[in-house]
Amino acid sequence: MMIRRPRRNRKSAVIRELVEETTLSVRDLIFPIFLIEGDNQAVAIDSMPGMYRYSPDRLLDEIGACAELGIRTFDVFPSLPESKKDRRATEGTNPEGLYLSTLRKIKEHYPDVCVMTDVAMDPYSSDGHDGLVQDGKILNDETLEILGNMAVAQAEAGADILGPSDMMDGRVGYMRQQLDAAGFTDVSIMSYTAKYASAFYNPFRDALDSAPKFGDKKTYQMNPANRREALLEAELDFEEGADMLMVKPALFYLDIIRDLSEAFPIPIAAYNVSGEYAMTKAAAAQGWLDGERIMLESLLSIKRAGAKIILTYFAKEYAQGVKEGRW
Ligand SMILES: NCc1[nH]cc(CCC(=O)O)c1CC(=O)O
Ligand SMILES: [Mg+2]
Repeated sequence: MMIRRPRRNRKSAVIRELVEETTLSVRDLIFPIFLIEGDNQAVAIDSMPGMYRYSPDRLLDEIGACAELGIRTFDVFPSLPESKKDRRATEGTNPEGLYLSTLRKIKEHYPDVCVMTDVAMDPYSSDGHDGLVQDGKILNDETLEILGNMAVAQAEAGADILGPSDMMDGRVGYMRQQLDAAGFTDVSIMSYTAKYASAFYNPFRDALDSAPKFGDKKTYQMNPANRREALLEAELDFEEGADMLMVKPALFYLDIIRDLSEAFPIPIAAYNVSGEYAMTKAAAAQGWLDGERIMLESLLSIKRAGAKIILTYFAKEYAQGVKEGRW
């Protein structure tokens, strides 16, 4: 005789939902969104079906539409023409430039929207790297100063959460110190703590035209082979004052998400990156996979692994389905 029959807890939809261990909510999601210069522009990103680069006016419309669906946090990434790029990423601190002026507009139009920013040199760097390049090398400590200035400029423009995505050593502590000295003790840092040198970022680099002009990012982003090293990165970011720790990419790094969520008492975020989105959309377009079900299973799995927050290009599609009562 069988005493334990796990199937009893699966016998109806009501019971299945009653015993469900993980639930996903629109509140958990951050929507990454791409910005370009111009007026009335929404330029499709070929490798990310359904995603666009918006001019400032259209970006505001899009944020408004997403906010109606309950999305409350947006991570804004700028795409700049080559003519605005230089070695030192000067445009990153230009208060009248595309990025900072648009951040101010977002906060003006939607004071309740939570704005996350990207702190890294690559969108503004003529070398396409996240750090300052000299003789083919990425300089760490010289980059910190640039990132610190960028962080303060973004805080001045109204950013709520700063997302250093560069993987330089010591940048969380450096930024925290610069922010506090400038009076921005309230501005949060979500650190890209364990950011791997992944092949899954290519569609994003297409979207921003930000691929490195030489070499790769392996001297600063982590080796996908390493798990314990993520704990070291997390310990440093925690000690340096990060408010939230991020793992990136998400789906192939669920073990890392789990490790960090067990070891650190601050919220863990995961970035469900462009390639993960592209892969799902491509298979769905072929009719090989059910794209919606893959989306739901992916997001749920990331949460089950221990992420409280998910940055995902699926945010709007997911929120739309919730609104329509489809899931
Ligand atoms: N600072 C660069 C940055 N910030 C976010 C992403 C990738 C996001 C995605 O693929 O969705 C990247 C790409 C990179 O490191 O080259
Ligand atoms: Mg680090």
